[in-house]
Amino acid sequence: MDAVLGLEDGTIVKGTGIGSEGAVSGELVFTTLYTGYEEAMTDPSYKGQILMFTYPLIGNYGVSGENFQSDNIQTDGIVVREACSSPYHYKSTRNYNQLLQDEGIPGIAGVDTRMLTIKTRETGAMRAALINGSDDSDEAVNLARKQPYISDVDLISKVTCQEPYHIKSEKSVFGKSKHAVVIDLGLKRNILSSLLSRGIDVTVVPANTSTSMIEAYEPDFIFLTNGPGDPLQAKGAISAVNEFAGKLPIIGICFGNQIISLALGAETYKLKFGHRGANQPVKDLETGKVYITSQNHGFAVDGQSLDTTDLSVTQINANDNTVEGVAHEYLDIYSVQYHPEANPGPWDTEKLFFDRVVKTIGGDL
Ligand SMILES: NC(=O)CC[C@H](N)C(=O)O
Repeated sequence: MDAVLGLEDGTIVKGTGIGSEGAVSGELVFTTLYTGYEEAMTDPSYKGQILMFTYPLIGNYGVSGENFQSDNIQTDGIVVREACSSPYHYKSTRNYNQLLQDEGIPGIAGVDTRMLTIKTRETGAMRAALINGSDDSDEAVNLARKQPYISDVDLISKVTCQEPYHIKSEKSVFGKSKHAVVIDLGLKRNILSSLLSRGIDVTVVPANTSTSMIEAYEPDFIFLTNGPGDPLQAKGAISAVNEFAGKLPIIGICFGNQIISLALGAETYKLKFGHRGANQPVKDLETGKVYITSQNHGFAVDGQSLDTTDLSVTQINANDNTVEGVAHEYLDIYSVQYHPEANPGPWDTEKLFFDRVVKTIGGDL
């Protein structure tokens, strides 16, 4: 089947359609992951985006469903060089194309992803439209240009849970049980697994839960998850941080890092094309150690704007020196921009980050 991808600058790429028929539009972003496509595509932080894989063969170990980070594929569309149709893995139950079809996600294959990646790096991430089942390039470019900018869209309401839910940890690490209220801005499952495996019970609440409701759960700390779009859209979570700063520890990952920074007076900005992949080097400023991290973000905290706040930079990206972590000078408030929960990507920082959470709330390791 014919498929076409159009970008807002007029670029047109034709290819072979994969997945479901239809038209989608969103911001075209690229990830450099070699593996972990199942985890990446089900990460709700990708809502509003068309995800392009720079690695030329995607789907070669099939799809097991075991690695989903949420219930469904969250990316609006998919761009690949080659989608493997005969995967091999003992856990695989379907191939990549079937996954996209089952989930109603259009994709395009046979694309020169190198050219599109270079263009994205030079121009910055662009609005794009993908039509599977047509080669109408004018229509694709028009749709791309009609698409709102990602900063102008409320994506959180599309991915946050509808109702609060509670999960009790099966592990007993603390003398008495410890409890996190996790503000769900589009959480990845592995964040919950990392907390639960350390004896921490979780109550996951929708993004706009009032601070009095959160208080009523009597949490030991507040946790802010990853999530899609511009952190300035996360008004409810920003006011929750303001409310609880000084009362409870506040810990965050990725979107959470940006929200904590905004709430405490810093600024965020849009990166030209973002950091997405499983081998982003992060340098810890205290120890000088460099960790290889999993990342997926298009916005960043403005390091200079932290000067006027009580937060300071704890870690930076070794590629471009952008802020990768912040901590409060005297309160238990800290966060990282990368994904210590991994899935996809390396586990190098999982223990480091989540063991620190345990210590923060008085646990013994
Ligand atoms: N993974 C995330 O939490 C991403 C945060 C934010 N949406 C960004 O793009 O920067």
